[in-house]
Amino acid sequence: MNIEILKCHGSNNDFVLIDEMTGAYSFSEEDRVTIAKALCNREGIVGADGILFVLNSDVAEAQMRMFNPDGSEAEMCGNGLRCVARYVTEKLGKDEVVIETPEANLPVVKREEMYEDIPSFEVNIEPVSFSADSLPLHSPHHIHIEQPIPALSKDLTFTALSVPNPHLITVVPEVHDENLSWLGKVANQDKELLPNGVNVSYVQPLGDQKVFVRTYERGVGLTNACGTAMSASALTTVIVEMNQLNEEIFVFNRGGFVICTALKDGDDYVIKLRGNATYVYSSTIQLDVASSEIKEVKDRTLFEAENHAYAKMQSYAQEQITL
Ligand SMILES: N[C@@H](CCC[C@H](N)C(=O)O)C(=O)O
Repeated sequence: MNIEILKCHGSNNDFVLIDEMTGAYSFSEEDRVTIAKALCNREGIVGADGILFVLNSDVAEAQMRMFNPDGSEAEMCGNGLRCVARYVTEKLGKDEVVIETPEANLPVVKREEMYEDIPSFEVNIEPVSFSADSLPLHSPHHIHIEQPIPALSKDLTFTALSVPNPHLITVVPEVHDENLSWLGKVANQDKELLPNGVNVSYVQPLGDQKVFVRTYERGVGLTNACGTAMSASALTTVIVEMNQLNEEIFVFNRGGFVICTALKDGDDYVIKLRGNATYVYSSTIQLDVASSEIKEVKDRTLFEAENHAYAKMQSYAQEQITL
């Protein structure tokens, strides 16, 4: 089958966006899994951290379904939602819309550029729950904040929350990739502890409402950035490091930076996640679903100017981390 794709990213967490609203596709659930595995494969022609299927919705302007490279579907994807926000707002000629996701209908809005020539969007990350059952995490604590998990580490403490995909957050003085990668693998293998798997993040406070976040993503591995993890990390620092609610937290990552603001609405937390939504290229691919082989890539159109603008923003972000 021929599929039109849009390669895009948020903080260099990269996705293949497929528009099922206008494309005359009739994907089965199996097809979506096959497409995710084939197109995300880094050794293949495309390669990505996930697939964003954009569909019609009965309750919102559009629906987003996000699949990981291993074919699993996630409850939410923060960096991906900003890309979908840009795609749908531009398509409908609006500045704000609501996107249906598996667990919530989320408002998304176009914002002032966060850096020169960077299309920027803000999305709501919710519902948020600190109940261990919401991940689920098998823990002696109903609310698992800054508590050890002996099966994962002798020294570290973890905060568990769902936003609504599952996260374990650990505040550390320094981020060590190898150690995080090991932890992420072990946490995702232990189905008694975490039956649905988990995204695991290290958060390094940088002072002045700034943090650096590195994430081992469920269904992927280490990525440049994970939007829901950065949101969950920002909220965790509000609780653990005594950062302020309602104040912007600058979250730096390997692919750039985002701005998160944790709010409280009654008893519920909501996180506002603001960041880039960058188009890399559009193209048409021919996928043989039976063999999962990508046969052809044609009509590749590069979004050169915005990729150039993003490279500048990324250099700025890397300087901030090393200062
Ligand atoms: N990269 C995403 C999250 C994608 C889903 C995640 N791997 C999961 O399985 O929960 C983001 O930006 O939030």
